[in-house]
Amino acid sequence: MKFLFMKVDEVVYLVDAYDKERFAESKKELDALLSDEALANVPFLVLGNKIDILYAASEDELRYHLGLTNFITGKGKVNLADSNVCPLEVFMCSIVHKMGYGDGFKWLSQYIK
Ligand SMILES: Nc1nc2c(ncn2[C@@H]2O[C@H](COP(=O)(O)OP(=O)(O)OP(=O)(O)O)[C@@H](O)[C@H]2O)c(=O)[nH]1
Repeated sequence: MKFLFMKVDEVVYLVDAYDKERFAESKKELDALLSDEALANVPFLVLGNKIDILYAASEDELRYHLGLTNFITGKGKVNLADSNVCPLEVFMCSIVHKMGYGDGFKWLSQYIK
């Protein structure tokens, strides 16, 4: 898939944490975005959705399957202003239960200029 960007301030990448069979496909799409020059230094919020379902992946599992274990930059307030590291974090959520994503967006907001 090829996207056309004008200017992007942040990326929110929503993954179905219950659909484990499609993690490889999700990783491929995410890797393509992470390596896109137009998105260099843009903060990435990865949301693992559907954690209300018993067999949904845990945050650790999702991080591992998306290959993000060594790329997350830390939750809470992390000052990356003087680095050229791309802020990236994984937050788990349930959209239908309206939970989890608030913390993710709060994290993301610190990187929006
Ligand atoms: N249990 C649960 N179901 C959810 C949640 N968020 C969305 N859904 C349900 O998931 C269904 C939509 O499926 P999605 O996974 O969003 O499907 P999609 O992204 O449109 O399509 P795919 O590309 O095939 O995954 C709807 O029935 C939603 O109600 C959630 O947090 N928990």
